[in-house]
Amino acid sequence: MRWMALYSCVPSRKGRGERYHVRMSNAVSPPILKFVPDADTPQLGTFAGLPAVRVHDLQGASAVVLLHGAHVVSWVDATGSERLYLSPWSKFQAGTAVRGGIPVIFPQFSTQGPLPRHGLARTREWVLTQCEGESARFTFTSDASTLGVWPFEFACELHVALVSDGLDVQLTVHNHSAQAFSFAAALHTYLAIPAFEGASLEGLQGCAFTDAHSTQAQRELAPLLRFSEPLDRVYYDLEHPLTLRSQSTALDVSQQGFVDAVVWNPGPEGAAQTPDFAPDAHTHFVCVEAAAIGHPPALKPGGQWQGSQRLRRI
Ligand SMILES: O=P(O)(O)OC[C@H]1O[C@H](O)[C@H](O)[C@@H](O)[C@@H]1O
Repeated sequence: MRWMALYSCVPSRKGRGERYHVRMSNAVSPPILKFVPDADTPQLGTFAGLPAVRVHDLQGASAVVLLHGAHVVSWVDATGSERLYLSPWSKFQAGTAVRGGIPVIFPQFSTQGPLPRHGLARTREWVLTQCEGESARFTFTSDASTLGVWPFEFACELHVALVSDGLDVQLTVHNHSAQAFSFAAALHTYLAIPAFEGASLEGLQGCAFTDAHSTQAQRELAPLLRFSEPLDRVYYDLEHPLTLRSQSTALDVSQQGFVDAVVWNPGPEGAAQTPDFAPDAHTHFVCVEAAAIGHPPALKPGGQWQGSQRLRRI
């Protein structure tokens, strides 16, 4: 199909997103990021100048996914509320990670290996392979540029689907190599919160965790995690779904295949030091990431692995 070929192209660096690349200190309000549909195929279009797909359902929910990174940049629930945080100061350009939404992390988490931070998937162009009303599917396949830095042939698929009161995102990894490989992966979801004060995450009590600010393995004792200070933790072997609450909103965050979860908030200093965040960005989101880090999945030749995260409004 014409548009599938079209959207597998590397987008131009001269997209409209260029104007978001620097913080405009005199800006009265942040730039508005929205999906601009194509005239002839309204499910397809652009977002911040990059090729994008919009899925929607009969209840009024919608999601927008860039082909760049198969990056979900928006999920509006059936009440019309945006549930993902996307930084208005994010860059939207080839080879660069988008700040916010749902970055796909593969095959390396953070700096835990020789690859670029958080691996290869979030900065590459994916191909749209299916787009039907409430869901869309994307693939990212090894090529000369990935083989140059990670010597395995693979295919990743991302399936993004609106479901009753929620959003499902499923990552599938196929090993197309003649050798086995293992990898780390995560759906690095930035969940929007109406208020930082009083926000809480429930469901981690009893889990072992490591904290980026400490070398000791620890165990979570608190029934509710609060966000009064910077937080950067990997929780291992989750046993329960999580619930994020802020003011009158609540979201169930559940996962399958992914057994770990990363919880991250950069705090005021972290936000101020990160050029693609507004200085108060840390008050607008909490990252709750479905992750496979502690026991990196190992795939034999021909093998496949699946992990998913479901966000459900409650
Ligand atoms: O700035 P990025 O590469 O997008 O990473 C953002 C964050 O991702 C994860 O949550 C890591 O645990 C953090 O240490 C990291 O700061």
